[in-house]
Amino acid sequence: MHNEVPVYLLSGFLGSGKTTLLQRLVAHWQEQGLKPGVIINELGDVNLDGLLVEAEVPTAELLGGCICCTVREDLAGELAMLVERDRPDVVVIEATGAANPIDLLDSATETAMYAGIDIKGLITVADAAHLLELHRNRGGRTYALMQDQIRCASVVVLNKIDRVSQEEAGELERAIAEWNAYAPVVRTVRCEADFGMLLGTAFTPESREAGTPRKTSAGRFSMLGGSGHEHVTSYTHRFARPVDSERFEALIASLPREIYRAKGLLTFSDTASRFLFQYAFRELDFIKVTPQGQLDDMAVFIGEHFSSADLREKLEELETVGE
Ligand SMILES: Nc1nc2c(ncn2[C@@H]2O[C@H](COP(=O)(O)OP(=O)(O)OP(=O)(O)O)[C@@H](O)[C@H]2O)c(=O)[nH]1
Repeated sequence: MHNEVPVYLLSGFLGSGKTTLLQRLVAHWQEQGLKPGVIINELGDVNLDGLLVEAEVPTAELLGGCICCTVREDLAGELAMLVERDRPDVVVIEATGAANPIDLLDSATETAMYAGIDIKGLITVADAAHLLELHRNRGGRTYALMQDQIRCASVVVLNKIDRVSQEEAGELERAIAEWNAYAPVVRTVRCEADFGMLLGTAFTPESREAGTPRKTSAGRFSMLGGSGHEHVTSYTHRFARPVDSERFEALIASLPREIYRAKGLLTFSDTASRFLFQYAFRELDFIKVTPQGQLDDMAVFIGEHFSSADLREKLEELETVGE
């Protein structure tokens, strides 16, 4: 008998911890002897998150656009193909952080009609520190998008709890309960959680209902139905030569607030290995990587209305130092 393949959707704002969770989920299923399949959607045209998933895990990539608009049909096709070709026991789809979860759910549900899959849940990851700052300032489209992502969730992972106090975490949980009364909230550091519980929170009619627009306590209507991320822009830079690591760190530290997410693959002139760098809400991380195949040094910067010309100039300056 051909059973339906369970599918989990991962949403959450840029840099909240989706890839971190995806890696943990893959490891969890592998420990149980299951074969997971992965679909990764990135705004840029290089799949950096894919570098963090083991080579033997069947992976499909949707690059250069966001699931909820430009690559919507591709998602249905990729998902159907992954299920048919690799016969995974379970699939997880990581959306870009700018995705509108309603559209994501829509297109996955469409696929479910013909591809033998069963949408089990939508897990939304939230960066506690970032959400707290936006919640206290009560405004902005990023805040509205985060609220939408939480409203649609069947479970909310309140991640980076190490960056807020107990009281602040409580304040966030109360806000989340107002936006979505049905989804359990799981506090995590680096998305470490009881995955039995997390994955057990399948959709119920109530939790789907919670995804429909309703008035928020702030008296505003959410922007569900719109393409929620028109304001998000990105700039991709390809490096012509290795750059100095300290100067690169200094450049990242001086980024304007409008740039809230950056990641890339770099060779430094003063170190031996190549690095994947991650910058999310003012924190910078480096991970040593050995990419398979030919991948050039590049960095993608994501934010709202920032000047890519200024940024390009600064990055090019880095490349000329020492010439
Ligand atoms: N301090 C702290 N950092 C974390 C935690 N979880 C993840 N990070 C870091 O946050 C950064 C972003 O994590 P990712 O898992 O790549 O986030 P993402 O949501 O996949 O990002 P996008 O692909 O841009 O949407 C990385 O540098 C992580 O190491 C946490 O609990 N605490």
